[in-house]
Amino acid sequence: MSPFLSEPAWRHGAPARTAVVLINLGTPEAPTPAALKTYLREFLSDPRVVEIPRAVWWPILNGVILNTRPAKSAEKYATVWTPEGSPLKVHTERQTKLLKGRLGAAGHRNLVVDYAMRYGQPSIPATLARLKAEGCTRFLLVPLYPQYAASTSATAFDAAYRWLTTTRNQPELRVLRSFCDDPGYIAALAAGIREHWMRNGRPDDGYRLLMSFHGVPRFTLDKGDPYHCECQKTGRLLAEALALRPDQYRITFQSRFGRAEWLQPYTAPTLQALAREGVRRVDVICPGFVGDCLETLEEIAIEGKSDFLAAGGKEYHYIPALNERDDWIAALAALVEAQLGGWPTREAADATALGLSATRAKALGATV
Ligand SMILES: C=CC1=C(C)c2cc3[nH]c(cc4nc(cc5[nH]c(cc1n2)c(C)c5CCC(=O)O)C(CCC(=O)O)=C4C)c(C)c3C=C
Ligand SMILES: [Fe+2]
Ligand SMILES: [Fe+2]
Repeated sequence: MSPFLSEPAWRHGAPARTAVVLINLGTPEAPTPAALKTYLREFLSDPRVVEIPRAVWWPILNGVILNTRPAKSAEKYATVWTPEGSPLKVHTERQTKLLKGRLGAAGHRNLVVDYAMRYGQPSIPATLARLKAEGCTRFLLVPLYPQYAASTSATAFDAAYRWLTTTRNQPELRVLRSFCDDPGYIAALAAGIREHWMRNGRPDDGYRLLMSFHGVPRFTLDKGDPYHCECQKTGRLLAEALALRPDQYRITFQSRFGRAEWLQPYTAPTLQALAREGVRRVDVICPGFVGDCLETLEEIAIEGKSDFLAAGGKEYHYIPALNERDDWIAALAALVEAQLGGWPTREAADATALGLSATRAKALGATV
């Protein structure tokens, strides 16, 4: 039996249709130990995420982690869960809708805009298969991770490439690898911080801006993963946009998992050290998360605050992620449009399929 799916021949020669697919990590279905166990099993079984030989990792994952972590993580998720569901999913859905609206208003009326999750639902293969069945022949994948890491962006691309191997009439595929230094993304982050300063006062000498990024194991940097460098680049550009002196901000890494060394300096001990050094106020922003989620709302906004205040700090602010900011959605739309460049417009594709001139096809209502 051929492993390749059979596909409707009637579609051959149909005009090209493009789908932009935002990709995020995924999140549990509910803040319960059972849902967390399902989610963590899939997530932590990914060899891109835990790079320990299977023979060593499987007994630890199945014998220890999946019997202890789900209950603890479920409690944390419960503190940030919303009536509409997990914040990560809520923001991803809203960002998708807003991006579609903005691209539509810019004239891309025939462009499909959707999202998929690397772990959980809607999965990457199921989403791509559905969009292909709906007539999409070109895919632009846009992971919602500004900084590339093998444990996030690469594993999302792997999932799409694996799905491609099952298709017979393969669609075209492009990926937005990372956007850590995109001027629109940096400007939206800087604008969010300036607005926060307008509401809460401007920095003085007893103040630090902490830019906290999700960590990864330290050995991944030694093996050539560009994640650390891309985080540093975002941090430097953001500081430049805000005209901050080097002593006014710090770049740190949060969410350490397991016993190995991760990228340093770690966020929580830095917060404690700053408080002990007499820094009165910290504002924390997490530029690596374009939407608020467990890692920002619980670990930074709740736990980080308690760490800083318990160590003697006086004032702590978490600056929200970009979420549905208009300038961020505009930046995302511009990133997408730049990637679509070079793919023939819908008019040109329609014209080829219909044997018409592009102008005539446009007159008949064909759009990108
Ligand atoms: C922003 C980029 C991220 C990188 C890089 C990343 C690496 C990474 N993460 C783990 C382990 C866990 N991460 C968890 C949650 C989580 N991680 C990211 C993003 C990155 N992870 C996000 C957006 C989230 C939040 C998801 C949500 O539902 O809101 C978790 C699950 C939560 C928990 O039990 O603590 C784990 C586990 C590793 C091992 C890793 C790199 C190797
Ligand atoms: Fe993570
Ligand atoms: Fe965490």
